[in-house]
Amino acid sequence: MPNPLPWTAPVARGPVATSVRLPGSKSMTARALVLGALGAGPSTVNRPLRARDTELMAGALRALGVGVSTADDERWLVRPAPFTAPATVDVGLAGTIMRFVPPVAGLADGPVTFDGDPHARTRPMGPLVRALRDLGVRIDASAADGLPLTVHGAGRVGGGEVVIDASASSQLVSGLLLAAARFDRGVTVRHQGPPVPSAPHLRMTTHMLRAAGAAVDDATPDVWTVEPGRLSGRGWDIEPDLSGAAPFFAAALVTGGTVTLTGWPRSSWQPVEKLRELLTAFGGTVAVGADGLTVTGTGELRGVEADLSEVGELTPVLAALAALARTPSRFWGVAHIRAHETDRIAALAKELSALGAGVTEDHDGLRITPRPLTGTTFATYDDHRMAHAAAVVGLAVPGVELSDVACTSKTLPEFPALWSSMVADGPE
Ligand SMILES: O=C(O)C1=C[C@@H](OP(=O)(O)O)[C@@H](O)[C@H](O)C1
Ligand SMILES: C=C(OP(=O)(O)O)C(=O)O
Repeated sequence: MPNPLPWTAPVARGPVATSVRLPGSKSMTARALVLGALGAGPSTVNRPLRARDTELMAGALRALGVGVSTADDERWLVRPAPFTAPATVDVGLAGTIMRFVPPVAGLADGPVTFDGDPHARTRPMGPLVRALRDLGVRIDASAADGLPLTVHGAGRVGGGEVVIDASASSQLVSGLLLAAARFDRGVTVRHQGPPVPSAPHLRMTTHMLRAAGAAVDDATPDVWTVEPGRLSGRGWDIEPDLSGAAPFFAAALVTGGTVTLTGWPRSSWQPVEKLRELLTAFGGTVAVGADGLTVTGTGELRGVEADLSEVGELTPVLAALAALARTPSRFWGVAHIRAHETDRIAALAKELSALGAGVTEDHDGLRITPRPLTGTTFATYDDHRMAHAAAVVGLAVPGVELSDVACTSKTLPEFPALWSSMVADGPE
């Protein structure tokens, strides 16, 4: 974990007006690395995200014997090789590593041990561990079936049909699907339980599997089949990270400015329509043009009522906007974000209340009533998106002191520098 770095959020002196070039999507980079490792030939990952989560993912695959070269910022290379063990994998605090790599480790030729940051040990793993056991993988785990755990790879995984409750995280399903083309019988995953969150991330998984040559059937709700088969090596063009862009877009809304995310593709595997819907509801304008994805604000924010189950990871930034709006907001459908980097519902309720906002915590969301805010310490709980939320509030409220901004290195190490230069570039 990076050493904590306290940071005072800069106040905007007027409307921000900036073009920002952000690194690639965390979720796409993680999938491209895993699919590259499982492929029949070499792959390239173009414009990847270089951040703690993706460097640890590269390290995890290297530990399993895969050749991963990350020397070139613009182009990482993945050279598949037989998965070797014994190995030790540090997952950090990355859900993508703890859910995507154990199924791959089942294909290794011996024990692979997984552990991570202290909070990683509390994140839900049980449904994945039990599903992998049902598919023929031997796993030693703690009583709660969480980290630390050891996957005893046997060089092959039988696969077949499995039932899972994936209401705690879509990544539990994505992890099984990503590796399944290499299982003897592939996999059919049936979800049973409360709804699976983050549907766009599941679609990203099936899109990328198909792009790698897998036969995938996701026509029946809550059932996914991946046929056994060969995955091809290929070049992956990674889109700019939309969730990482969210705080910058929020800055346009808060200050009545304009932020353009450059390099935005014509068609995307990230939930841009959902983000457009939400930012528009807050009072912003979202346009895709030749120069990128542009968000413009008026400086006046309306409260929003929304089901955020598809985009739970955006909740912290949207809650920050809600605290600065003219009218109350309500968000629901995100019980699962209590098991993200921290309990985000409890953390947002506590920190926004400390600034003066009226916040009611529901089991699956938040109700936020705007009130005059006063700057004070804002704890970030090792959570990059809590830091983003604090920075957004700090644009309008002097004296918001983040307990730590170094946690943003999980997905965007450049965050403090990019944020400060966006604010400094504003009017004198
Ligand atoms: O598959 C992925 O890349 C992700 C899926 C989502 O997880 P949950 O379904 O656990 O929210 C998302 O929040 C996370 O940041 C990334
Ligand atoms: C939930 C998140 O991350 P993870 O991939 O660790 O689950 C996130 O980035 O908001």
